[in-house]
Amino acid sequence: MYVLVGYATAHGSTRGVAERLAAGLGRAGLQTDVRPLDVVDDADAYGAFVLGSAVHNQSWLDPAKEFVSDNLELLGPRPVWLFSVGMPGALRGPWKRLGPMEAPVVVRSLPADLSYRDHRLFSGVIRASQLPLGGRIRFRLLGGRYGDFRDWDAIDSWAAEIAGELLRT
Ligand SMILES: Cc1cc2nc3c(=O)[nH]c(=O)nc-3n(C[C@H](O)[C@H](O)[C@H](O)COP(=O)(O)O)c2cc1C
Repeated sequence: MYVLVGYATAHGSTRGVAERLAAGLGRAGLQTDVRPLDVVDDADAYGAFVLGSAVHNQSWLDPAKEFVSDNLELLGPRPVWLFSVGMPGALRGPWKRLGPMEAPVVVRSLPADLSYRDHRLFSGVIRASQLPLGGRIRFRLLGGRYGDFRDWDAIDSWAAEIAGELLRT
């Protein structure tokens, strides 16, 4: 079965997460393609989907939202996993607990009738140069730190879970 690991990124860190997930699925014996979602026009070729996006303003980027909306019918009967790449790992102190609260908010920005097996919110990379001035001020007020917060162990173990489910079916 071919698995599409599809992503939307603004600054590249989500592509890194997608490539790592695909590598994990590949190690388990699955065939994968890693592709940006705005170039996928042959979704029918895939038997399973791991779809993700960078999070901006608590929502997926447009190319990822459009892919899901345009392919809802096709995705329906096929196994789908969702991942979001945001900045929960960048928060500190009392703001840290806001991180996990974001995951359900992000999913609510997707079509309500999208069925999926699991959704994970991973931490990505956050740099001052990526944020407008207002965003940098808000980020500092939330006790944010800049850096690369990708948790490769968590990403690898989720890939192994997905592979386990797909290989059982
Ligand atoms: C304009 C902007 C808005 C963002 N808004 C959010 C947000 O609402 N929630 C969040 O968790 N992360 C937010 N982030 C952080 C990004 O999701 C994070 O840096 C992620 O790693 C970006 O992925 P990318 O490198 O693939 O673009 C924002 C980043 C930018 C640049």
